[in-house]
Amino acid sequence: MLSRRVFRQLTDSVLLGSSHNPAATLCITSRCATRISRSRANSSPLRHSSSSSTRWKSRQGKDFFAKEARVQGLKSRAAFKLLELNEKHKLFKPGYTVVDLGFAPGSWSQIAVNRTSPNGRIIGIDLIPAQPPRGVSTIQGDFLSPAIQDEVRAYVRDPDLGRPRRQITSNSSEGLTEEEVDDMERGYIDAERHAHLDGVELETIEPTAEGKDREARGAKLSLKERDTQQGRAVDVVLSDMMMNTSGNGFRDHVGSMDLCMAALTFAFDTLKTGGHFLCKYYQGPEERAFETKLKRLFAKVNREKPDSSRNVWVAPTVDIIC
Ligand SMILES: C[S@@+](CC[C@H](N)C(=O)[O-])C[C@H]1O[C@@H](n2cnc3c(N)ncnc32)[C@H](O)[C@@H]1O
Repeated sequence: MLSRRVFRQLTDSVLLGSSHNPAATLCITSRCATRISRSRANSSPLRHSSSSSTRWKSRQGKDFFAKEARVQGLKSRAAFKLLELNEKHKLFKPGYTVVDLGFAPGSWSQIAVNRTSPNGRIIGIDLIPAQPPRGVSTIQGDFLSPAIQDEVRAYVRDPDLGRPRRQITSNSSEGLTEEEVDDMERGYIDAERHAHLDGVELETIEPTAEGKDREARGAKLSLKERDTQQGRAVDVVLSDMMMNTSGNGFRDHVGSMDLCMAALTFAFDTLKTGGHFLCKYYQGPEERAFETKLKRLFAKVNREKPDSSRNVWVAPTVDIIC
């Protein structure tokens, strides 16, 4: 059951779902803007940024998750949010293809690499140049740009790009085809789910000419074959894309919803049947419409607030316009 939180509540929250598609969707929302006194709003940008940087440093020093991230060699404390969500919703499996939108500095990608090994592939996209974690392929650019989206689509469509060289060493896989090994790696529960989904009518997916021809000849396409035909090669789309806050809460909210919509459109086009979508955004009035879209596209939608999310929102804040 979806637990709804009231807009302007002072905590973060998350949405989760799975669909007719049927994919699971997970949305993390970040509280966006609350009120600020005029005196702070009018203070010098330099003083403001220096005090917020001091606050950030002192918070990082005291923060358990930030310390733990350093100890474990993770790029940031954000890793623990994803670990927690993965623990609960089982987002990753060995061999999965993961697209990490807004990957920098790369802690979510680090978790994705770890949880999809062996033979997973992780593609990170970010506006800013960043050294990718080991095992991550990256594209630098603005994901709102159609050209960048096309580049990512073309990249993921080739199943061999960005994947470590396959080495089948297990005795139990001897004599099996690569496809059978894939199924084995995906695990028993997923195989069952696929078997269950085989009977499900996918109304949202238009068969290609080749698919129609095959169906006319009475040959039934498996879900895996349909996904491949339609260029659906991604198991998980993560979006932690967040632009720098402008100080205008409503504008930041709308901007983050635009990023989420771009991520959702990409996810809908490229996610395999049974894939997952996770996105984070600043809360605001447009999240309702977004949630409604998700519920149409996915069978399950959930909102969560990971324990490792900060309890205190410290970004610069302004009066809410709405
Ligand atoms: C909160 S950080 C992501 C942290 C990351 N998940 C991690 O675990 O290390 C948000 C990132 O989104 C990126 N971003 C914001 N807008 C973007 C856009 N239009 N296209 C690509 N990346 C974007 C930013 O450059 C920033 O690196």
